[in-house]
Amino acid sequence: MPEQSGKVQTVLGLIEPDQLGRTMTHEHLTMTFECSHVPPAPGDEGLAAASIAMKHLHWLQQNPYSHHENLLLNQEIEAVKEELLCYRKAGGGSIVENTTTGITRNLPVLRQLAKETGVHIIAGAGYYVDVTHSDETRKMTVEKLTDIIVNEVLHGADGTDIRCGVIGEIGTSWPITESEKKVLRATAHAQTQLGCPVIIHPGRNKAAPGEAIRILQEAGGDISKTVMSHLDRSIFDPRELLEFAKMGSYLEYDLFGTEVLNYQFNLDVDMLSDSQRVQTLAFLIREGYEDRILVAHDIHTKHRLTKYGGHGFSHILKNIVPKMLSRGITQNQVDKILIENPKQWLTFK
Ligand SMILES: CC(=O)NCCS(=O)(=O)O
Repeated sequence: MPEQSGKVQTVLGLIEPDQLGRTMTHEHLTMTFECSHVPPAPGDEGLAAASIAMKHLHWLQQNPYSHHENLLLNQEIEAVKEELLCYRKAGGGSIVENTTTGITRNLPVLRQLAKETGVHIIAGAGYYVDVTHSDETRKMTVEKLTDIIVNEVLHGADGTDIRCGVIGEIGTSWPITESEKKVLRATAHAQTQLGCPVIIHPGRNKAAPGEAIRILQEAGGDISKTVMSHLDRSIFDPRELLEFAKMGSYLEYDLFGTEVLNYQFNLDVDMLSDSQRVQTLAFLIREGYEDRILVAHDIHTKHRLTKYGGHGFSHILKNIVPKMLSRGITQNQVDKILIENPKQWLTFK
């Protein structure tokens, strides 16, 4: 039985699950997102090239992926540190940092931030979406990928002794590519060996979450210990959502704070607003899924930091929790979503 059994693994070492406190299960503290750059609309080239400024803020909020500098969250370590101190003051305890290979994971920075702020940080093992896979990664067998992921959890990643406490976010596109399928199978095999938590980034299609779970399941993964991210831009029809929920993964609404007219990555999608996210949580609770819900902001660009007029890492604690309570979600249910469910997920078997 690995030493992690019954514990949570942070970048500073193992902790007791009760030490976690309120936990955002899907954030990024340092990463790059150039792989997802969207060319600006004709006529917007000037805005896309300008420095970030108040007078451009609305444009940036609506077109975050068309501004190159905005995609470099790794340049904001000091601002992120300030945000984490505010998060602690607002009652936050822990953050799962989902940056995996392909989007510039930086484990020494995560360790430094954990030391300087007192926030428990849990790092992610594995690989992001296919466009970020190296030729070397693409050629690897499932066995080799499994060994690498297991090593990142048991011994440390990226040449450091800093150990990851979850596998993911494991990136998938739509349709899921062959290289991504291998990584999903390796994830399931590593999870079987380690009894660890897993988190998946689905492709941008309503069929994507179900397909990723099926691949994991067929490879022996433990779906009850797996989180499906980004449901707030993936499945909108209530019946389809309940069909997906029956598959047994955690259901994560992790784009709180994102309010956009057009979802740049898929113009067919009408992204949920925060009010609609809260309504969806209330619906899932009524349907009996309160033990399966997780929430976060998935901050992955500069403009969502308070330094740039964004909502920051404390938005859920400061604004969404009161809204949840005002819409009939009980304090006990809020505590389940913020404390108990993350604890169950993050504790190694
Ligand atoms: C970093 C990351 O993968 N964020 C998700 C953005 S998306 O719009 O939900 O795909």
